Amino acid sequence: MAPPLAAVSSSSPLFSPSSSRPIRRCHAPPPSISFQTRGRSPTAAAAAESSVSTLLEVRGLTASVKETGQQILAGVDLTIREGEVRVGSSWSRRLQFYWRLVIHAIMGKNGSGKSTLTKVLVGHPHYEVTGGTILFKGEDLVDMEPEDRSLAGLFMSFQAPIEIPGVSNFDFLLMAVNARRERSGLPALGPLEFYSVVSPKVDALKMDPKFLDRNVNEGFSGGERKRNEILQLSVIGADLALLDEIDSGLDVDALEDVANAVNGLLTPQNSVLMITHYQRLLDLIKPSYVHIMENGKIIKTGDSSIATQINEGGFKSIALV
Ligand SMILES: Nc1ncnc2c1ncn2[C@@H]1O[C@H](COP(=O)(O)OP(=O)(O)OP(=O)(O)O)[C@@H](O)[C@H]1O
Repeated sequence: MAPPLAAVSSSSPLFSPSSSRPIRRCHAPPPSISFQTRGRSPTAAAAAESSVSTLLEVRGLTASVKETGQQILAGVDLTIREGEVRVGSSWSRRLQFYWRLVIHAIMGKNGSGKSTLTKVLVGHPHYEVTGGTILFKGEDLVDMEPEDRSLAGLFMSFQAPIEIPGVSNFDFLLMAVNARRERSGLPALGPLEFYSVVSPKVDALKMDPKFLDRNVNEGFSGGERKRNEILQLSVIGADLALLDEIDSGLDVDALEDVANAVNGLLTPQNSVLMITHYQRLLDLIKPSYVHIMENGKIIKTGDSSIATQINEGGFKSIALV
């Protein structure tokens, strides 16, 4: 069986699930970005900032429904970078580098193309890319198989997670983790070893461990499915997680548990793109950028104040339900 649309990140989570966003914390620079603080001017620091890797670069993306040829995406442009370096100075006037974790949100009215965009990014077979480019960590995604996109570090949580009869959650997660380890040249984890990995994640999401023995999503309630999606993300990891309406079907407590888990997974090297209609999720997972989608295009990008304007009815053309 192909691994799920997810992949293990090489970087381990730096934050506890209880951390809040947005956040400016001082981190050691990741190994991919090396620069010295001593004797460097803010200009040099700015140059270092520009070397921060781009995770996803989408340019002029058009896509249609394969079966009918109906165009859904009409020229999407979107850039998602890793955590951004910010420079400040301490009381001792030493330069300090801060990492701002980066979270993107897409909002827009029903049918504007938000879910289709995420499905096209992970290579859903119902859609055909008819133009434009998608680069993920510099690699062209368009001709890549869905499982290779997953192994490259892309994860998608579905709006309506599917059941996999006959496959237990535990086996599914173990298989996905080992697929990634194999790709990285690491030995496969055995069930006992893996249990010690998965168990704290189940606890953090306040899930009953019995869910590990149940078949993937079979008989799960809507909210349990959503929690299970985030369990997959937290066990398998991702460089970029695409979260499609993870808030739908969740009660207030579940939403908080899920948001804490997502916040706890963020590092300076990864990012989240979440689709939502609701302010309550944005209050818990605070986006650095909000993109407004309309008629298959991103028509506006700004900070989280855009979301507030939408929710207060500031954008007449966006009619959120
Ligand atoms: N496989 C498909 N076959 C036919 N039409 C499709 C298909 N996939 C998407 N569409 C249409 O494309 C448009 C965009 O759908 P999409 O699910 O991306 O919207 P959305 O912005 O995520 O909406 P919502 O907020 O309601 O979830 C809709 O009109 C939808 O009916």
